[in-house]
Amino acid sequence: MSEQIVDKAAAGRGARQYHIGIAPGEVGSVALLPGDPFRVPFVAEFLTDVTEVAHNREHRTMTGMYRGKMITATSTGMGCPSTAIAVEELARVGVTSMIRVGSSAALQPGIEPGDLLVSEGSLRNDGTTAAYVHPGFPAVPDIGIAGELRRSAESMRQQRGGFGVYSGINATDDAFYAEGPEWIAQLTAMGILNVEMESSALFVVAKLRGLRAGMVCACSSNLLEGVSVYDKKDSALKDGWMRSIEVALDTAVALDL
Ligand SMILES: O=P(O)(O)O[C@H]1O[C@H](CO)[C@@H](O)[C@H]1O
Ligand SMILES: O=c1cc[nH]c(=O)[nH]1
Repeated sequence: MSEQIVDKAAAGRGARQYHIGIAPGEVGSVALLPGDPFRVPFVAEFLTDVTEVAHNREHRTMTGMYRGKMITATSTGMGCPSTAIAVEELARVGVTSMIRVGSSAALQPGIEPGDLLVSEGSLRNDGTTAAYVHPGFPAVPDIGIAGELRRSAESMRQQRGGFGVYSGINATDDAFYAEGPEWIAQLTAMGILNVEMESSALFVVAKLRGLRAGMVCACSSNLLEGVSVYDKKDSALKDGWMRSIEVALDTAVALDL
């Protein structure tokens, strides 16, 4: 093979990363990953000593302290391609655990906007992970993180009430507007709990790189019951985002990630 072909696994190591704009040492060992850069400051609301480290393309990063632990928040953007890039580059600058705090549509009855959804694994309906692994390779979270996210969410529900907590297998889709009624019905019949667009890349790349990963989402809508909350002023979704962030932060502290 020509020696001029770039080896991307080796390129850029130890340097400021091309997409996320972060250099080694500028972040902590655990990162929360919302999709939307405008939700990174929501994580910062829980932190002290907040610094904005970088904002390049869809990847905005802030750090701060939560109960004695340094926490990083980096947005992935929408979909698996930019998520895989964020996970690869965050790993290169020293992050070893990542928790996605997203929004996701419910696919089973009774789940309402603002409820919390903890992932036990993702159905890989995306192209990015197909470029990394065999079609049968599972996209699964770290079992310890998934269990602690569930425990922490349940404890919050018991203390505060007003929202539900669910865990199960979610789908990860590439194409938001290709989620037609037939596909939604198929996913529901398979027992899939919810659908979003990033976790399969997070879980697969994390597994390949020796990282720990998990996901807790706020329900944004119920595709089975015609319930939709896409107006960001709606407080149910915002409340769900804030709960998911707090649950992820408590998990990071409990497991000393
Ligand atoms: O709110 P975030 O975390 O971006 O998550 C969901 O919202 C976007 C689609 O509206 C996709 O990124 C999907 O996964
Ligand atoms: O993939 C997704 C994510 C959120 N909401 C949806 O309707 N679909």
